[in-house]
Amino acid sequence: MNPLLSAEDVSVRYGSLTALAGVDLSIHDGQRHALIGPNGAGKTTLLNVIGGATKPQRGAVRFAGRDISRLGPAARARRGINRIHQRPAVFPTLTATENVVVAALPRVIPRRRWWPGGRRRTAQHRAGPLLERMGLADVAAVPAGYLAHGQQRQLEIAMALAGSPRLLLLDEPAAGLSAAEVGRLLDLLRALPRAIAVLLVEHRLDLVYALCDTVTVLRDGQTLAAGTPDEIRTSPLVRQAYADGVA
Ligand SMILES: Nc1ncnc2c1ncn2[C@@H]1O[C@H](COP(=O)(O)OP(=O)(O)OP(=O)(O)O)[C@@H](O)[C@H]1O
Repeated sequence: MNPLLSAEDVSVRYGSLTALAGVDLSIHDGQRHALIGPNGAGKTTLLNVIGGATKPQRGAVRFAGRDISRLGPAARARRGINRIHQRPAVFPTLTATENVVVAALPRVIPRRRWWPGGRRRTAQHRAGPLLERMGLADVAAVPAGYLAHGQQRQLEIAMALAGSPRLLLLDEPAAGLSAAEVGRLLDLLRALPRAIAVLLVEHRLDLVYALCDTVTVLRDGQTLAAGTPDEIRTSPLVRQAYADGVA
């Protein structure tokens, strides 16, 4: 079976620093795939390459059978790659509902057209169930800036889902969350439809092992290991990499 996404031979340099050196990564439909590794291993850089924010010096990205290497983040989002960032990127003065409506618009409006009322209503109808799914129905009318950090995370996931993703890129979603909030996040991520594949960058290995079926370990811009959570958890190579340097 062809993968939903493949990043092939990806290399990124920042001046003399090599962030990624010929990395390959494949993600299949519905897969929950984690990218872990010590600080500075290249995880966020690879997420940026897949999302279109960083152009690699070498390599290609294919998605759903097409070469998307030349597309920017917005064009990739329209094709079904949506992303949540290390810091929640919500509009603080808009309500939770309005945030989701804004996020849904690129999917319900043809490119470069003003949005007529019918399309706006379509976006609004999508917002309610998404907020409910993310446990935010009670705060739908609250400006996002007033929500707790964990709720802003949940809102950002609702916004990403509003784009009808086939692949969701999650960059350290547990960062800054309390243990109770991480538990809630895990429940919400586990309940995502199987039609959505997930690529998760995360330092919280408890979350990674509880959610993901495949784990890739990066170190110094290269793939150190890939396998099931059990294989990775017991790998001496991976233990050594973490002993050598992780947050
Ligand atoms: N825009 C940039 N300019 C210069 N160097 C960068 C840039 N972005 C990343 N780097 C460097 O590239 C390397 C890989 O960074 P990256 O953020 O991808 O690692 P990471 O595995 O996500 O780390 P962390 O777990 O700490 O977030 C690091 O040495 C980092 O300092």
